[in-house]
Amino acid sequence: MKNKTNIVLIGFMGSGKTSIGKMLAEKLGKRFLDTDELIRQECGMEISEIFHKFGEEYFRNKEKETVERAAAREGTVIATGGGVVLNPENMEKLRRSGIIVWLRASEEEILQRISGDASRPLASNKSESEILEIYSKRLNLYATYADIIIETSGKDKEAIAIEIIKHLKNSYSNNGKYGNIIGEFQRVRQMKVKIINGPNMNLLGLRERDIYGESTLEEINQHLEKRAREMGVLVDFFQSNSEGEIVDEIQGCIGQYDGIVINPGAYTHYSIAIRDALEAVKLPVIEVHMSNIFAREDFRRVSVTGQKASGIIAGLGETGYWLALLALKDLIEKRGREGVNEFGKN
Ligand SMILES: Nc1ncnc2c1ncn2[C@@H]1O[C@H](COP(=O)(O)OP(=O)(O)O)[C@@H](O)[C@H]1O
Ligand SMILES: O=C(O)C1=C[C@@H](OP(=O)(O)O)[C@@H](O)[C@H](O)C1
Ligand SMILES: [Mg+2]
Repeated sequence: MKNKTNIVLIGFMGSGKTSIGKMLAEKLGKRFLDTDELIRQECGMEISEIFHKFGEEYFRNKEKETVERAAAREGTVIATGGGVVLNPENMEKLRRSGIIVWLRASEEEILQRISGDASRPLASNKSESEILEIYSKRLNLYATYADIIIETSGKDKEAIAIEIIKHLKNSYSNNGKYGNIIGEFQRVRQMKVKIINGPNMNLLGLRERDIYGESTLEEINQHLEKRAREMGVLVDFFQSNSEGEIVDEIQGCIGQYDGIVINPGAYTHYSIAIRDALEAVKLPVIEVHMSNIFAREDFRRVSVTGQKASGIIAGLGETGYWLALLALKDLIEKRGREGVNEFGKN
């Protein structure tokens, strides 16, 4: 089973999931995802409008799809909508992906924060007693699913974010009950890059050494791993001689890696399947060729895969891989700053 690396905030409307979740992610240097925000973006309308036009059931289906995608993330603070607990499937997925933190707020504070709030369709046209009735029906569910309960009443938002971090750290050092989630956060906080090598690259060091150099792929990867560590980047390696496997590997990068360095080997020149996969995942990609593909046979001058890369490095041998890593890191950081690295939005 995969380690739990997400922190999932649950609780009633107005308990602070969205606002405290953002702060928590910022303090941990982690990504933040709000399922309501994703639904809003995808539907191109406010949650209240979705309820009004299509009804609650439609919204709950959208919520279910969004939760599934959120739960596939790693190292993310996930703020849910107050009704996420109504569907056990949602909670099963979220539980597998992270620690569930219930932000508990008093009835008074909830009413104060959400009464008449037009953006919350289940609160906007309801009396205070009707809102509290929904709250009391759900309390049991929040309690059932919570790994950790954080009492928020009378505390300010920042203090609550700090308390969550302390709680998670303490529970790890005391009994390890939830695993080292903060440690996991630090780990996944690092940029993750997949290095993919295509056909015949497994023969490096043996084949055409005058063109490809003396190092084996394993040696190149070891050197690259060392460089990556110095740069604070986590790298995973993959090599295959088969087109389908490379396509699968590229697809598997969705939501798991921040970028790809690829040397597609001879597939460079004709694999539309690899080209389409690179396009589909919408991640930054640097293509590498050890030899100068423009100084060899005519058929090597075309790179169909390179058309979907952010950049191409050719002719610099092993050095090309770490130059690619440097360039990729820069690209990923820029994207992060522009806030476009949510899956589906790249
Ligand atoms: N502990 C708190 N103290 C003061 N205001 C808070 C606190 N938690 C949340 N709020 C405010 O209450 C409102 C609802 O918070 P929000 O984060 O949207 O909650 P949720 O996502 O759980 O519905 C926001 O205006 C937020 O700033
Ligand atoms: O409690 C609920 O059923 C809902 C809560 C809202 O999110 P917040 O809890 O962030 O307000 C939003 O998902 C939708 O309006 C339904
Ligand atoms: Mg919210």
